[in-house]
Amino acid sequence: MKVIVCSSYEMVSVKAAQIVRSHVREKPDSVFGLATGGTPLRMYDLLAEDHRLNGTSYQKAVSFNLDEYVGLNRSHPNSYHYYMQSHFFSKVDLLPANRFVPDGLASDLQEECEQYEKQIKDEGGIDLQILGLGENGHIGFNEPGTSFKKGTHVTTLTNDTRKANARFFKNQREVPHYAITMGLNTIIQAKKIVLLAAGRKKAKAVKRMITGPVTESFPASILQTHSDVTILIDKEASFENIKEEK
Ligand SMILES: O=P(O)(O)OC[C@H]1O[C@](O)(CO)[C@@H](O)[C@@H]1O
Repeated sequence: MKVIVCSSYEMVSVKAAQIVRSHVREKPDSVFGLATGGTPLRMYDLLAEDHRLNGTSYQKAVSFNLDEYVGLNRSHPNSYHYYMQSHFFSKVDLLPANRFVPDGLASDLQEECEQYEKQIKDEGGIDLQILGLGENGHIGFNEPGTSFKKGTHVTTLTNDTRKANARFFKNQREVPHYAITMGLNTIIQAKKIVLLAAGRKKAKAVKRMITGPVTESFPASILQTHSDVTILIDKEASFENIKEEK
């Protein structure tokens, strides 16, 4: 694992955006795994700005989002379809046919999961996976206790996650109980992984992810088993043993 402690959330975002930008410039037909949540928001802003000012193109790229709530319409402001549309898809030239987000309203959710997994394989797998980190160690919506062997599946959100995400909804009751998520086995097959975490609330999870045992009770610990993972954190999310890098 390469751990980079940045001076601020802004620098975490700048570095993440640089990695995505270099990737698509070197390999225009890159397959990206994309994350939602509060943390990557500034990275998406910077990528949109880079597209506008420097013309970095995503026309040949493909993207797969990590997850989506079950039961939210894609025009619901808290759906991840809506998030991606607002923050990234509407601002760059990634073709609509090449943007994949799980359908949380599919009549057969099991089939939707199998299909999603197959589409990722058909595109040759994910080249660069962007991840956020839940305070309880989740990546995507893979909650503690999820088998490392799982592919895309329907998951039950824990109360901790529903509480953490309630800030985006009117209240916690409105946060869906279920979501579709790429599995840990889907994520770990990505060729390169970049995880972003910022803020003091994430420090414990960051420490456990990097130094704790590899265990299904802390999903992000699986990243220790991957050969090309970069962890981008700000000072607040870091802990004493990590030396600061420029
Ligand atoms: O960046 P945030 O908002 O702290 O979220 C962390 C993680 O939690 C989720 O929002 C799911 O709860 C993920 O999408 C994200 O990676």
